[in-house]
Amino acid sequence: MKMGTALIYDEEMTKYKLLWVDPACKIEVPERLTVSHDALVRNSLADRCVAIPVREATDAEILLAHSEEYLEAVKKTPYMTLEDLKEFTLQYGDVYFHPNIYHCAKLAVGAALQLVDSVVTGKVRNGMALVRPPGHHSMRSAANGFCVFNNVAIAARYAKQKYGLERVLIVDWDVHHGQGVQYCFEDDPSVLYFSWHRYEHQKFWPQLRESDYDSVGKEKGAGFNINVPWNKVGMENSDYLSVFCHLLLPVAYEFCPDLVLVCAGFDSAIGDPEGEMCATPDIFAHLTHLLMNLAGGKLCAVLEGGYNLTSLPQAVCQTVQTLLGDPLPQPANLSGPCTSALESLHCVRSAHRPYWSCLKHAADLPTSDISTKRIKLAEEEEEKTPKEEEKSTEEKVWPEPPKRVAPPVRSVALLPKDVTCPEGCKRFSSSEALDPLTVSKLRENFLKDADDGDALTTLSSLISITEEMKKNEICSGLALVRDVTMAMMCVVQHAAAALSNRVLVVCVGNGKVPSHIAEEGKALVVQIGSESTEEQKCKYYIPVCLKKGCSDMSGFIQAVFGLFLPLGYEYDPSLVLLVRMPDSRIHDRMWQQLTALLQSFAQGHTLVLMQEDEKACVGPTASSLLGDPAPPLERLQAPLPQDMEAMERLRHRLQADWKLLQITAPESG
Ligand SMILES: CC(O)(O)NCCCCNCCCN
Ligand SMILES: [Zn+2]
Repeated sequence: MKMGTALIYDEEMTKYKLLWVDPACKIEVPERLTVSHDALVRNSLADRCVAIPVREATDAEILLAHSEEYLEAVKKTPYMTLEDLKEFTLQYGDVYFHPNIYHCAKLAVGAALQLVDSVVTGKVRNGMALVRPPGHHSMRSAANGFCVFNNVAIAARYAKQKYGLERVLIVDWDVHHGQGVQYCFEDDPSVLYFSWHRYEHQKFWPQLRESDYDSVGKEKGAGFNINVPWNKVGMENSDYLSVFCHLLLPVAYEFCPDLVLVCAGFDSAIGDPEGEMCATPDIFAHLTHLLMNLAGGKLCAVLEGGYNLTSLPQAVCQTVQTLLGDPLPQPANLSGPCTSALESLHCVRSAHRPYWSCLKHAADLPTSDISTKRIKLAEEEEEKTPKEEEKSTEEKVWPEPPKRVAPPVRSVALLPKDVTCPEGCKRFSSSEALDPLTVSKLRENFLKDADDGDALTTLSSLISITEEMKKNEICSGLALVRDVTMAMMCVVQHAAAALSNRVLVVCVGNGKVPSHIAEEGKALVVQIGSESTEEQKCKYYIPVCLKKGCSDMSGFIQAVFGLFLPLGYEYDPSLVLLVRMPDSRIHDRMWQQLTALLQSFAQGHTLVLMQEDEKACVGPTASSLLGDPAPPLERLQAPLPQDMEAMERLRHRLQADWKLLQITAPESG
């Protein structure tokens, strides 16, 4: 049954502020929380959430990540004079104290722990805590970077201790490196910490050598700390999605966490004075969605930074709306990752190659200093073609994120009469007859014998479904049909012609796919199976071959993240056709993951076609289409080398046409 999304907020956490002049801290204002919460209320998102009250963290909970000395020192701050507070603050960096900040810091930790309790016990599916002070910079015995207690680090330790969780993933999409989190878990293989951050070759705050990509974790924790340094500002949506698809997600699925915690800082969004990046607020809807099928959907987002009072609330709303299960916005202007981002991506993948089987085939980074020279070269290269003249001084402007309207019907099912319609789905019966022209075209183009009434009904129903998707009356649908290939042909033909849609067709399993439907680019067809079709591969027909076929989970997931998602984002279809070919031998869980992930595109307009004897798949498919998180895969073993090498060759061949497939900078010079 559909579980809710928790929202944890208390205005008490707005009741502290900077009491003296300090240019480094003036951006951390109470309004950050009020504008974010007000936006959730104004967009009718707050009242769709389950309001969970905050509480104060106990000493014991704070001591999960901090020393007694530090806690005792902070305990004294409520009674300090202004002068004492200033004096006390001097010992730390880029942070300020206030008589009420200790109280608020306890509430921020308590809010994170309340969120963990609600999600792990299943009271809600996922949730977000809007808190200040933030946490990811604070260390065992030091405040830092506006942070007093490390909210998310404490939450991770708390979750493991109280619920016996074995593996926790922390994704830190804040634009600053959460060094406090890194220090907490760098020797701990049960907590995988991922952070991207503005770095500029150590020139950007906090200017730490250990924030670079070669800090991979220590001792038993080697491999479980992933740093992605942004060595230039102006990173865009493509850069963020590339790092998710080609690094974070393959590793996260291999790690197979029991819980996902997000250090949800939105200073990585456009307009932020700290990040100076150019990613638009709607990208956080996609980042959230891409994490929502890990850990069975158990995702806790805790606010960190975010200082632009326009992009911050927009990004918070995009995140919460996705947690609520609403369709995703069409991703904005994906032009492919920049050279600097590709250099960073390549360096991180190489550094982590020894630790993750999904990266085994990451081309090795030359050990000598060529790498840094390569980076410098690549950046000089880039200088000549600046991303867009740096209007760093002028105000950044960006469009309001698009409205994300959930259609009245979430999912329809076209089923033989004897098959029960899954709960939550609406059985589709083609009420209005199709216009005679379409019917006659169907007859001549697709029907073997023109009098096959059933086939005609099925095909015309499929066409009606795609038309209702176009009008956003329904979001998604599934159909059991006698002949999936004919049904696929029919839908593609109609969608391309009548609806002028770009259709992404994902064929799972062997079987002849008439590639001519891909010829003119109105459809992008990707097929994954066990046979390497020597089929002439045009730009729009991409066969992926797995030696062991679709039953090979780790090979399959590599294809999904390394190929299907980047291609899908770049192609930007308005309809996704997911076709389960006969005897595909794909595991149900893998199928559900794929069904869930493909809803990243086309605002969730996914039509699933299955053979009519696959009745058993109707339930699981429907639950994914209805927005239930796909059940977790088990821990993935290594993909087959020959499969990975084949995928690398395929990626290499295609990346000229499909920029989001790139994982290394174009050979510079
Ligand atoms: C939570 C967080 O990661 O957003 N804290 C960021 C701290 C930034 C400190 N430097 C400010 C310098 C002024 N330009
Ligand atoms: Zn930050």
